[in-house]
Amino acid sequence: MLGLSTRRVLGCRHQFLVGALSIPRPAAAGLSRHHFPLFDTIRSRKYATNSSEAPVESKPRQSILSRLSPKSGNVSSFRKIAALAKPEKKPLLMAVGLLVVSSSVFMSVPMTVGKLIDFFSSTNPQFPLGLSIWQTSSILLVAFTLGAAANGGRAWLMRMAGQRIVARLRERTYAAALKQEVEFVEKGEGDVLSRLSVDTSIVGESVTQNLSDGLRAVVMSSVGLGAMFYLSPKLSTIRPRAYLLHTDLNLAMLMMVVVPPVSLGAVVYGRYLKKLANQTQEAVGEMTKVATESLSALRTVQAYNAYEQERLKFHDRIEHVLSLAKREATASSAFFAGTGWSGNVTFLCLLGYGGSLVSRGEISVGDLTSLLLYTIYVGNGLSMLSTFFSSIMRGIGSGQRIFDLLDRDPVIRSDTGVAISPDRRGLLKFENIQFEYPSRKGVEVLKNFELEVAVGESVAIVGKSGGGKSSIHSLLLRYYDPVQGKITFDGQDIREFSLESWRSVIGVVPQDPILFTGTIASNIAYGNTEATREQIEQAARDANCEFVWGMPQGFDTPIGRLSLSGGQRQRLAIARALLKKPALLALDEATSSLDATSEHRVNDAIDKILRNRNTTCLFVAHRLSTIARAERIVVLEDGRIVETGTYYQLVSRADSRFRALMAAQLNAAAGERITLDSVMKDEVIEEEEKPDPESEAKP
Ligand SMILES: Nc1ncnc2c1ncn2[C@@H]1O[C@H](COP(=O)(O)OP(=O)(O)OP(=O)(O)O)[C@@H](O)[C@H]1O
Repeated sequence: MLGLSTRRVLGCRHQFLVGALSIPRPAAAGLSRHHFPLFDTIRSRKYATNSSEAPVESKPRQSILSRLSPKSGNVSSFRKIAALAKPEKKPLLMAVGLLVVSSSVFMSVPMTVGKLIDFFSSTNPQFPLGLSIWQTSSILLVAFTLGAAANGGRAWLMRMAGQRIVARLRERTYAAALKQEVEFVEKGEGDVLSRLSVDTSIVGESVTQNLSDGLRAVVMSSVGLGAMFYLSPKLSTIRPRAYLLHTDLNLAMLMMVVVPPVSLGAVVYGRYLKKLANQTQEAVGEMTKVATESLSALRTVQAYNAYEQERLKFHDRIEHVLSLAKREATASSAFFAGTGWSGNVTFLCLLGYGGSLVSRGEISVGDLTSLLLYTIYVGNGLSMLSTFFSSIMRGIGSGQRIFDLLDRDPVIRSDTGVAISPDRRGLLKFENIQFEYPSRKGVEVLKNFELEVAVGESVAIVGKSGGGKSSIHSLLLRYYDPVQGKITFDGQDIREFSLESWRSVIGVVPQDPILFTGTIASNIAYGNTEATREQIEQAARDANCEFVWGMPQGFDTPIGRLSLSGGQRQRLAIARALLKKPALLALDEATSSLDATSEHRVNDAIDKILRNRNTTCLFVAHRLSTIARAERIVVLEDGRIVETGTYYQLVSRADSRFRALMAAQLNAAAGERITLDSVMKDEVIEEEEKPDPESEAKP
């Protein structure tokens, strides 16, 4: 086993070589890094300094002991990362086997070069075993070909194993993100995205590429050092043993000068790099969030000519990422310049000393060449090990971020509770609900909210904007749970039902329905993959989606997120909800005004639902024409129900809050004082008498 300090010292020698020779990157020369192990260090070092692709989470500084403790995050994260490689055991073991083959060939190169130099410089050249030059060349050629093939195989196996790990990790991370409560993901969307894309790649690289490089570094260092020791005794045949000791002592002394600062530097640098990489990853997450937000709202950005504003916002985040990259670049250049310099000096001393031995005829040129080449190899290997250390630290940082998400229990759990039968019907009851948003603690949105909705009943919730109407739907769908009180369905607390089965009995029509890239049919059948075309068409018919039949490709028409009108989107959303044959329908009426035709078609669709006595309907309504259709209206004010009754009961009371609310809305919309009675009468009558403009297209 090699002494750690010895390895580190030799590692510095290699640093110098790389710095001194200014070797170009293999990729730039169109060559694979696997053909040129010396280049590996350069590349991995560059990779290690590429902060823009690094991980998150600033953890408080830990002592080395605590870092090694089994309880520490690093160790457990490392174990989890290693566990990821388990399914890839077979290819990874094969890769290790190939690594042994390629390294054996590769490590024989210095010895061969030395022998060849001695052979060509001798007066009576003799190949071992009496082989001819052609036979020797053929053997070498076969060996190099085998080595190259093994190296290629190793690289392929490692890369593919890494990619499979990344793919699995991404799937698991994505699934974990989808199961979190909406607030967690909505607040940190960019962060989830960067965990999905960048962190998973870094972890994948850590368990495969970095591990492969690390193994290779161990082989290079240990075999190289072994070869150096093998070559050293030969020197004693030229000089007495005391001289050999003297040689070794000088070598050891040289090492001792360089080892302590370099070792310390490697540890400090590795830890600093991990901390910086974590910060960088957080900054990249912020940057992604800004970009995602503005790109998904491109229409608004363009409508308000806010390119500059958005560009500047993004610029600020980029600057932050850049400043972290600068700190990382400074640290890595200082570290590698320092180790490179000390390595160069050490190597030059060795060369000078060995050269003087050659000039005195005490060792052969071939042996010195082999010795120096092995020194380079060992240095290269040790340098790779220090890069491996910092890369692993980065992998651990990224792993922590991913495992934080994978291990996170959503506040609202999806794996508990009993399944509710889709045919179950019963009273829906909100009992003394108290609610505030977790992100806005202390601001009560609902206070002592009490409401009962009978089976098949339709209730419209009305109230001022921001009064908490949509929050009632959020609680019903269990995006959030109340702070106090409970919602029961058929006498059972809805928290006792499994989340998935509970949501499957609710049809939702949000204010601004979201369509997904796909066809009209796939959008109606969203979340309901088993629906037949007949069922989809029936749901579309019930939701007054006649426009679909008028489209050239009908239900197979491809649509994007916003490629339909507001009214069409709303009707498609109604069809989507109806397809579920829900026990409960939560409809949030669009606040944006639809044109008269669309409004009529939407209301007509809602009417059909309300007539269905099998579906309980709780809808948030704004327009009189919709509100009037409900069997009961509840008026919400300051998070409480202040009034309840049928439409006619409420409008017939001169001092009703409902009348005041509607009058205020109408006056605000019309910009003048008008009488509520006339408008309400007109609106409802108008609705009932309005001809059906799309009925001709109706199938
Ligand atoms: N995710 C959220 N986090 C924090 N506060 C929120 C969140 N969503 C809504 N709120 C706040 O809760 C209150 C009630 O909002 P809610 O959307 O339920 O009102 P609303 O009556 O449906 O309004 P509108 O009629 O305008 O749609 C508002 O003050 C709103 O700012």
